[in-house]
Amino acid sequence: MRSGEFATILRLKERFRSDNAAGILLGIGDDAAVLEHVAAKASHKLVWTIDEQVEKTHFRRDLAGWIDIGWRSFMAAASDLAAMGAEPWCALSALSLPADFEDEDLDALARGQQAAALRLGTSIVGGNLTRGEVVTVTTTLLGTAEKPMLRNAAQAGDGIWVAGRVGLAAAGLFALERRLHDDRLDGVKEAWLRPWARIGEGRHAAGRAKALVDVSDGLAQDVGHIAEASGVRAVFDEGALREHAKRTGLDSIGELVLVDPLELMLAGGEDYALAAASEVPLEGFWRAGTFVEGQGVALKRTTGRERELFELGFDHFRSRM
Ligand SMILES: Nc1ncnc2c1ncn2[C@@H]1O[C@H](COP(=O)(O)OP(=O)(O)OP(=O)(O)O)[C@@H](O)[C@H]1O
Ligand SMILES: Cc1ncc(C[n+]2csc(CCOP(=O)(O)O)c2C)c(N)n1
Ligand SMILES: [Mg+2]
Repeated sequence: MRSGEFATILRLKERFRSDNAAGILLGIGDDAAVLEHVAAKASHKLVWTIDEQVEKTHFRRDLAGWIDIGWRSFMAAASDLAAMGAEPWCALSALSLPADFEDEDLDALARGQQAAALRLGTSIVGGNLTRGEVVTVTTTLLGTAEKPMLRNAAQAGDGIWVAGRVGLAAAGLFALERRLHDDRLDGVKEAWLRPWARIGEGRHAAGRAKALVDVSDGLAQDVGHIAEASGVRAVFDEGALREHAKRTGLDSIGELVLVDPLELMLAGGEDYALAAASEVPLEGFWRAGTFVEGQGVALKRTTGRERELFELGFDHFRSRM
């Protein structure tokens, strides 16, 4: 069954209760949401992001449930706030839905979004609905940060520090796409279906680290953004990456899916880990390499040789991973 537009908005209003975030004067139901500007402390800056997830580009309905799709689209958007060292305040959600999209599917999608919002202590205070050929989920998030973390202040000698696991989500997507059924792959499927935005680690890095990004497109590409913006070279340490693969079980998963764990970590996206440039160790982060003088991104092999990493990772307008 498919309700009309206004009945659908009422369903969403029920679902997205906006009593979770402070300073929301008006949530869903009017032409726009109204926020109390003093809810952001005077010492804090506002940080604002938008992220769109498109069916067949970011998800397929035969690979993920609508709850998963709602969850991961919200977490992907929130991860950009984490990457700024910001804390989410409130969100807007715009959906494009095909005419045959069922009410129960919309309920599941909204449940996933709402669960993610709740877990991050934020609320969806409005949005938009339109009919479209495919499902798209667009999420804007407004957040606050005392000291927003940019990409451009890494220096030679800083470590590359990572919060969270990398390479697992790409292995999970690989396993889902190839319909690999093996209990040992449940963890990596979950990593792709239910990522977490690392808000806490981002806030910890803010003020301690020099630069921060989130890893949506693979370690090489996203740490490359810091290198490029800061005018330094990023050198990953093969030993550190292999150690991480061992710790997370990615090394044995790599054998199961016949993909080199190093490739999964450097080129596989959507884990939404954070990567920082920092002179000092950061709590909850592991060291993946070093920024040095120069440019580009490289992998230092255990033999000591450096391999340049060109054009690795996801790019919407190039080929896939
Ligand atoms: N259509 C657009 N109009 C204006 N600015 C844009 C547009 N698309 C991207 N940007 C800006 O370009 C910068 C990089 O955007 P991008 O989407 O690549 O972010 P990212 O964090 O690197 O990737 P991800 O989407 O995986 O989070 C951001 O500052 C973003 O606001
Ligand atoms: C069906 C399907 N095929 C491929 C992928 C892989 N993928 C899509 S977008 C992206 C980078 C992050 O997106 P963005 O850069 O827009 O934030 C990656 C790794 C997927 N998730 N689903
Ligand atoms: Mg980002």
